[in-house]
Amino acid sequence: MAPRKLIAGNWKMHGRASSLAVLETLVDKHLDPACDVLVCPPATLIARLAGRGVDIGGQDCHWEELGAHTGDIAAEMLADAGAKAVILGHSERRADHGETDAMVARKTLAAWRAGLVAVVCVGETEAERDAGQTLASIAAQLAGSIPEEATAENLVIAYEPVWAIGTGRTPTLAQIGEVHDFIRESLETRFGNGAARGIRLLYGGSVKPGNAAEIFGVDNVDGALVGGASLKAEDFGAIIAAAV
Ligand SMILES: O=C(CO)COP(=O)(O)O
Repeated sequence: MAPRKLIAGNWKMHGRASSLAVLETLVDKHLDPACDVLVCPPATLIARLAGRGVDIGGQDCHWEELGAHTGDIAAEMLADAGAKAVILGHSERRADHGETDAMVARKTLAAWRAGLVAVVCVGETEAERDAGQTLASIAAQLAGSIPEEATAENLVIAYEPVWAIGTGRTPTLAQIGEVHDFIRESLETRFGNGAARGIRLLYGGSVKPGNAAEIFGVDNVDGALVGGASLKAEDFGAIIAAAV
């Protein structure tokens, strides 16, 4: 049986003024019992938005529980603020902050230590796709970023082609399917069928109300990680509706 769909919103560094209104509209009008929803605002908004009817997540954490790490935030701190999950290894973190697969693996262990679901992001660059290296790149990121203790409950994987993020460009449905099938097979080889079948595989990169339904129709796509379109309750709600 396919896992329950999960629609996750990554607000990135947005949402200061509008955050509460967007969340309230989302909760009042757009949730559906058939679909899990997660909203990941900037860390400063987690406490304000948690406990209002939809799960809240962070966008990054440090791997240590405490210490001399100026500007960082521990997984336990996200949990204290009310987070249930955390996005890790987003390509913007990998690019802006030099995060490596090994660092993402340590952060993933930290998330689990704090009782959070880890939403681990992988995805090829445009140069890798043009060079025919897409699956090799995904394989390396999966091997390096995901610790052995992964289960269907503690891990979600988001496939986000770097070149599709914020660009309005998306892979073909066949290309999405190829990568999602590959991720599922890799997980089955590594973790056995039981865990691997339950780990949700989200597609991310220019998901909009207009393309969500066809993307959700692809095998092994268990939902979406949505950037820009998650900032408007109506658009995010339309994507949720497309999933159910
Ligand atoms: O990076 C993303 C989600 O994490 C995708 O962003 P967009 O939906 O804005 O392309």
